[in-house]
Amino acid sequence: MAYLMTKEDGVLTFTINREDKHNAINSEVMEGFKEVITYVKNHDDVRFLVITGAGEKSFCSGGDLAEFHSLHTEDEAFGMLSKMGNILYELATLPVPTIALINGTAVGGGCEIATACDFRLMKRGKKAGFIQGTLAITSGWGGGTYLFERGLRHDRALKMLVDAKPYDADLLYDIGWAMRVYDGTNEEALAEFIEHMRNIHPSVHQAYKEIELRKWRERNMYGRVMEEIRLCAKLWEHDAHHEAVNNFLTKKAKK
Ligand SMILES: CC[C@H](C(=O)O)C(=O)SCCNC(=O)CCNC(=O)[C@H](O)C(C)(C)COP(=O)(O)OP(=O)(O)OC[C@H]1O[C@@H](n2cnc3c(N)ncnc32)[C@H](O)[C@@H]1OP(=O)(O)O
Repeated sequence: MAYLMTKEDGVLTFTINREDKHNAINSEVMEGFKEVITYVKNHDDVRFLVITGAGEKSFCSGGDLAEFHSLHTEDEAFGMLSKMGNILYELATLPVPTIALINGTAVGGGCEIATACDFRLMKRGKKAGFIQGTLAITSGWGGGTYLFERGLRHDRALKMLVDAKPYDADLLYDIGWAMRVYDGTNEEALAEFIEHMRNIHPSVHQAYKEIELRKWRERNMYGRVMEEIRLCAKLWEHDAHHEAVNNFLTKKAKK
């Protein structure tokens, strides 16, 4: 399976399970995200939703370049991008706390998924970055819009996007993107992080989160996410993007 779902003591964990492809997101994983989001909406006993990656190398390397390389036109790209954009909007607006447990490299759409979560816990020594710019596109799943909403100083958020390179965990903590940098196991870091929140009734979490979600609705957050996705789809169609992806895929083929 390209994804795993496990639940223990109120914590639902969704693991992107494509370690050989650095946990790249393909259509099957997208369906898995839909499944886990639907599960949270239909089960009151889910206190926390955790997103993580299989293995120790990668959290998620973004969209599957091999699968999505066949998309050429703006409209073809918008079809895929908006599918994952809708999934991330549903993730970002869930009433339960969402935690990105960043076990490894989070690049491209992987960084967008982490940014769509409420909290980001990151293993020391790992990196994350919006590397879409190296492919001559912008974030295409809404991650740029969420980043500007996460309270980072504007200059730090914009630099993270336009640098288009992975930042180390300690720098991401310093600029306010990562909330914790941990040394022990993923499980230990998660347990420590939710220890006290567990004692608070879930209705309190939901009420506080609603304060933010109400603001997003009033400010047409969904419309802004779709505009971001349209911008990416327009760039997707350009030769510069297709050449960059081709270079990545042919370079791997020559390995
Ligand atoms: C779709 C749009 C979306 C958006 O934001 O809207 C995006 O996510 S755009 C960005 C897409 N992602 C990337 O450009 C990242 C590509 N991957 C890498 O930069 C590297 O693989 C990295 C840094 C994750 C790991 O580098 P490392 O040298 O350690 O490993 P390899 O590059 O040799 O990769 C091993 C193996 O995994 C395959 N792989 C890695 N990432 C992807 C991916 N995103 N899609 C498909 N396949 C991926 C790579 O091809 C190698 O496969 P192999 O069969 O072993 O040659």
